[in-house]
Amino acid sequence: MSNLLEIRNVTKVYQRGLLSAHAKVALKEFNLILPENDPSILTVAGESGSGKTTLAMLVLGFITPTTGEILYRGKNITTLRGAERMAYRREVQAVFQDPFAVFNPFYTVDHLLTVPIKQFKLAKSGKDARNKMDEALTAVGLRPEDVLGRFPHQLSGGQRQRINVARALLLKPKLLIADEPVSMVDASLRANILESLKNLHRDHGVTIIYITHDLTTAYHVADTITVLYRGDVVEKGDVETVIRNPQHAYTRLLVDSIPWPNLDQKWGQHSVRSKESQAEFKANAPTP
Ligand SMILES: Nc1ncnc2c1ncn2[C@@H]1O[C@H](COP(=O)(O)OP(=O)(O)OP(=O)(O)O)[C@@H](O)[C@H]1O
Repeated sequence: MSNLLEIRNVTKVYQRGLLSAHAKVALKEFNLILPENDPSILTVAGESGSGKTTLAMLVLGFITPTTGEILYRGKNITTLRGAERMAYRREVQAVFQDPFAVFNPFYTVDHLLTVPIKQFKLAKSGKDARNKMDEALTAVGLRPEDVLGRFPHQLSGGQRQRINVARALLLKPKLLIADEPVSMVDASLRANILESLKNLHRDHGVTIIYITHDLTTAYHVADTITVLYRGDVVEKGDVETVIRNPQHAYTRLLVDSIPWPNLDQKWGQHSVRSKESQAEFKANAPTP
């Protein structure tokens, strides 16, 4: 059986202006295999500018690789046509950082959910469409009667983001790209949204690429992790192993920013360790 997603040696260079001196290499020779028969949650972590969103845009087909190729179920995504392209567009969904961005302020939640149902002909009747909306909203912990009929500004940030997850779920995706889905949501609601992503994976077999700069959430959500630094993969592996025993100085720096509760640690010890990691990282960091 072919893999769900295979990224082969993908490099993305953004050209700024006509001169090659202004080229920006956002992602370098990136490789990834996500098998179809073993859905997992992969975290792609890194600081701002490390190439995370570039990776998301490439997988979604919004931009094309400068070199290398991306295969979805064995086929290069740039060559997909007709029914195959439609299936890819339905099966690969995304949830982005800003829960407001995908909402048109003049339309109710019903509209946001009805559009994909119509576009991909997901329901046989109006009643079937309503049942599917109810099912998707309930799956992300929302009560349909609380949110249907409402306008975006009448919902909390957490509700809006869960509606985005419900919208993705409606389409029964095989792959979900979640790009910083909780960074603009109140801390109190983060766990809730991350839980709905985990449920999507567990109950519906959805493979998730979870993009974040925050290793705390990565630790709670993911099975495996890939750490990006200025477009390069500096470390990857099982999330528990990488976070408990980071090998690369940059990963150690990210891990040190996780607020671990440690009852044996005296006040101030953590910051000393952090400073050591920063010094070690700066000494070894490649020049930009
Ligand atoms: N359209 C573009 N044109 C030119 N350069 C770009 C473009 N998009 C991104 N870049 C550059 O490519 C690099 C990687 O950007 P990218 O958005 O992928 O990083 P990121 O890790 O997602 O950052 P953030 O967490 O801030 O969103 C950055 O240096 C960025 O400035």
